[in-house]
Amino acid sequence: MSFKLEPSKDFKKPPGPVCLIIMDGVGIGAEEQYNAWYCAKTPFLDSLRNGKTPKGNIVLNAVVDASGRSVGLPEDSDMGNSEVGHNAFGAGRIYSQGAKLVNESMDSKTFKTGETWKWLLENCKDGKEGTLHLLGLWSDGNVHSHVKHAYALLDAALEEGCKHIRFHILLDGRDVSETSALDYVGPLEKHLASLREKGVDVHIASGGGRMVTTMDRYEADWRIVQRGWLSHVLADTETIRTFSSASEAIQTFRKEENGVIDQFLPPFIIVDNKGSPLGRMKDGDSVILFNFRGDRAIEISTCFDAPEGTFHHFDRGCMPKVRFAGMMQYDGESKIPKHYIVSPPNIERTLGEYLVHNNCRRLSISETQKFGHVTYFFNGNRANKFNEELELYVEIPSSRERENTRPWMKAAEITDSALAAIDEFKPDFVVLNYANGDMVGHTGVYHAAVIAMEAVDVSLSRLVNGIIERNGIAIVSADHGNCETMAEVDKKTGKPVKGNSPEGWKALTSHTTTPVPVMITGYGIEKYEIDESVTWGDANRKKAGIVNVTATCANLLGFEKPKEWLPGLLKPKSL
Ligand SMILES: O=C(O)[C@H](O)COP(=O)(O)O
Ligand SMILES: [Mn+2]
Ligand SMILES: [Mn+2]
Repeated sequence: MSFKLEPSKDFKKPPGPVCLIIMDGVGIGAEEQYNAWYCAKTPFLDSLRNGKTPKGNIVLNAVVDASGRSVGLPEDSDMGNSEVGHNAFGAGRIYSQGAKLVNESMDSKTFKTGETWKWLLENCKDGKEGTLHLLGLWSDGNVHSHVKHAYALLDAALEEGCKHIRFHILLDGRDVSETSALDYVGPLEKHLASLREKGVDVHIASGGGRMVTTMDRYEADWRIVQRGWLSHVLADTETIRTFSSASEAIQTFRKEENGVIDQFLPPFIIVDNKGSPLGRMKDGDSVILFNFRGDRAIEISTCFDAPEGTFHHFDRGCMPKVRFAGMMQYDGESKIPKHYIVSPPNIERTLGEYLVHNNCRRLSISETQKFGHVTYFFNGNRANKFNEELELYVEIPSSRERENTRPWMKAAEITDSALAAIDEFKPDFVVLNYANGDMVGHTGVYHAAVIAMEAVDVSLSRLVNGIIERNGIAIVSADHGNCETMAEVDKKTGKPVKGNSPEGWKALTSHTTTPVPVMITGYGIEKYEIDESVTWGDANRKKAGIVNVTATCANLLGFEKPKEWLPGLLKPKSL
């Protein structure tokens, strides 16, 4: 199938670039005190929403879905996330995502017939001495993982006669309620105790809060992964604190650091009554990383897979010879990891790939925390460029400090570099991500989230005005909701649930199912209007989705959309 795009009959390419600006984690929520966008002073965004920039340029507005089935998740109650959101923006059509594919494989047990499962169990099944280690994010957030998948793997291992099993659990509080770790750990401890009574040697062996243990992304801070390695693999009790159970670790840390939330709980190792670790990995063991999402799984997978002499991020110490597999292959192009249990969605024919085949230049730019979102996720989970000459990928290093202490993050620097790169590199298309709404939203700190939105507003006004001055078009949107809902909300009353935040509510650190804006302004926009008949494919909801933005970008670049994509949001203005 050719990648040549037909010239559009209805749309004309502007002289300047077409820029997709993604405000990460900014939905259109209720007009309530817990909505950081609503309560922030954002005059520029307000003007966009009201249909005219402060300089009088027309803005076309739509509100679109960014969660549930509209982005390939199993249920409409599933909140959106960056992976599925940026996949949708990049691919122009809906793929069954990791969460759904793994559900299907676990429910039907088809994974048990695969080569990887057999290979992993060779040393562990039928009462053999090898231990099976299950490592991953211990919650039902369904963004990176789901506990039900780990339970399915446990059941399957028991059916095969595995006698030695260890859990290495990363505590969440970011995709689920901020202090809910015990809600997930308690039932696991109980279940494992009942299995031990039946003679299975099964324990939780290590763990830690996900933002300080194991789940780094885009090489923002390898020390996070090293802490995980010391806890789960080497069980280094000289550097990592020991406890007799995971719930004891969680309770102790909470007592010691008043107000600590789960994602930041320090790493821990579980030891027996003689102080010996229960789950140090050894030669002949097998390890499954049961997270299905790639960004925060790639580094730890590399630690297991990289041959000696090729790994330089930290000293892996006396590394045991284990068999390692991921729940999925997280990067199909670089083959990370080598072994995996469920095949990932094969996302192809993305906007990025079409652009290079049609001789369009592209700039992708963000700060470290979201850099892979506008490259790896946007390209359908492949990190490398399609074409060295036609693509420029710019990463502004993120601070390693917690985002609530610097809610402006790198928005200003991203804006400076984007405008400079537009002038120098002369891209036809730009995809840019402002991380603030999402990363600060995840901290649960409301007043910082308000400032985050104000920082985005200041940068947006500079960037969008800069794009208009350069005769380009700006499409301002978001990948999912987050900071518009900073409190847990009582579904019946619509009011915040009371809690310990300074505002008196229970902070919400996770994403939401809230719809997101699409605001389009710039060169020649007055010739177009929103096509209200466009949907992402669900006849009942009759709503468009972020997945319809891809064809919108292609149209504005002067192309007909490729057949396999869903339609764009715009049509020529009727006279
Ligand atoms: O990984 C994270 O930080 C959260 O689980 C999800 O956030 P993101 O989907 O916006 O990256
Ligand atoms: Mn996001
Ligand atoms: Mn997020």
